[in-house]
Amino acid sequence: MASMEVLWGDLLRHRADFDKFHLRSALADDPYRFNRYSIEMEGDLTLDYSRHRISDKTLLLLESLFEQAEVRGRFADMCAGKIINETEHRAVLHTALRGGVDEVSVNGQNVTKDVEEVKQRFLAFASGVRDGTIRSHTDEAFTDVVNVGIGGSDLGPRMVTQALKGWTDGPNAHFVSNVDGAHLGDCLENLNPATTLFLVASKTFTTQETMANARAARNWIVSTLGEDAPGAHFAALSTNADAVQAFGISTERMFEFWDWVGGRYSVWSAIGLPVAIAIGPERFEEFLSGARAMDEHFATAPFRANMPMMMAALSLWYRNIWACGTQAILPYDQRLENFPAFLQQLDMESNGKMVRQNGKPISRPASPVIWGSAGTNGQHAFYQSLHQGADMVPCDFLIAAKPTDASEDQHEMLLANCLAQIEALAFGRSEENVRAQLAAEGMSDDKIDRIAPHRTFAGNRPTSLLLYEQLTPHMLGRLIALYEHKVFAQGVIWGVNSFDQWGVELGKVMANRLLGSIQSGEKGEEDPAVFQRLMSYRAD
Ligand SMILES: O=P(O)(O)OC[C@H]1O[C@](O)(CO)[C@@H](O)[C@@H]1O
Repeated sequence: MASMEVLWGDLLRHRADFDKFHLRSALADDPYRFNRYSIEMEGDLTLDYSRHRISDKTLLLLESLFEQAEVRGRFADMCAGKIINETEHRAVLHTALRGGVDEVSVNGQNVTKDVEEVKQRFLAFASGVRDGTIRSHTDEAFTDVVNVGIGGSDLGPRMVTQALKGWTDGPNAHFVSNVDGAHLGDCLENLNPATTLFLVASKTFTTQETMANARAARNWIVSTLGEDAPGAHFAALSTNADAVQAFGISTERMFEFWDWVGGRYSVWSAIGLPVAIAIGPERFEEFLSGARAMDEHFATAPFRANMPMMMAALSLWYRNIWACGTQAILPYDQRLENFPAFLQQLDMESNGKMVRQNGKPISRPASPVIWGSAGTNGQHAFYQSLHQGADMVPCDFLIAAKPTDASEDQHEMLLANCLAQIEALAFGRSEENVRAQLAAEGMSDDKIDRIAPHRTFAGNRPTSLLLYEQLTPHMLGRLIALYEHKVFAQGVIWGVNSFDQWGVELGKVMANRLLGSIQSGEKGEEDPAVFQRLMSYRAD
């Protein structure tokens, strides 16, 4: 088989085959394009990738790339607990958290058994909070649960809790992440300390933002309910038992996870406790089972029927062959409004790297910038640029056929807008068509000459559509795991370690040094020139 570099060369040359390609004719000329370029899973989830600048040859070349990089074998290594996170010398086993897998051990630790034990503990805790048997210091049922965490200890549970609002019947869930004290302050403004439970979520239990917010939350409880109260009002989700105890949370109130769970892959672990409290243990199990179904699909489906592989392949095609620097995530679902932010961390913290696992530079750029927002809001903000801007931005549209509990007629409008956008992006509007319409409206030739270029849409802009029946816990589990595996497959092709994040360390170290300077008011040698100006503003 051809080497990776030869395949990349073939793909680059193949791009010239699209010099005269337009999605308008590709879709119009081939009534079977949707059938050929779509994948269905479990009868209720479809990936429609017919609106892409691709042909069968593109897919053949991309498939060879996946085979050459041994994506499937690397995934098997990951699921078997091999040390694939080499820079941190760790296994990567978020797949084991979904349950239903063969026994896995890491360094003599029976992972499957430990996962099940902790899950039973945190689900029992979730039930107790929900049914009021776990009570506050004042012997009341909890009405509000505040998750204090950041990054993976916030984005996942926050996004999932909001996405599954239609399935929520527990206490109110709140999420505080920012070290800006306004975040916690605004959250606590309308809460009653006597009925508020805090979950301090931090893999390391040393993260500056989380620990500052956790201390402030404890002070709030102590100042209103007394020194003895925090024990009943706090629980911890962490890998660091010593730090949890030092903070004053007992081990019975600590739900552990392990170093082989990356922060951005941790919503399936005890980090999912706020989700389990919101939707209940049974639905949480359905959420896990969705992810497990996607794991099996990724491991077994052939390339052309494999959703994560196809999404990864398309993303590589645009990033590396068409030099698209960004990709947009556009869920037509208000409750998925935090999905783009969640995927930003998943993709950019995993693959936003320029060095391969072996320490050598990557020969082509890896993770694009991931961005987006919920439709239809985005239509009235940045879609102008998606349609007529200079840059081509491949987009993922997501939509449910049936709403969870929104009104049916408004959901029909949502569906119509979503389908209209993918059609408009693909087809565009030719100058000829614009001129004909303006002439029919009675516009003078002079004016048509001036106006027509502005009203012409080039089209030929690529989109994927993820169409699903309804956003159930099982469906959301599948969607998240779909993107996890997409990111994994891309990381394998680029040869990066998708599971470390050294790039965030330097800023943390510098912030700690600067905190000392800001507190003392004395500029250190390495502090920025603007420091004195900052201090003068603070003095006024
Ligand atoms: O859960 P922790 O240890 O508080 O870390 C929070 C986040 O910080 C990071 O390490 C990056 O700053 C993320 O990877 C992680 O999800």
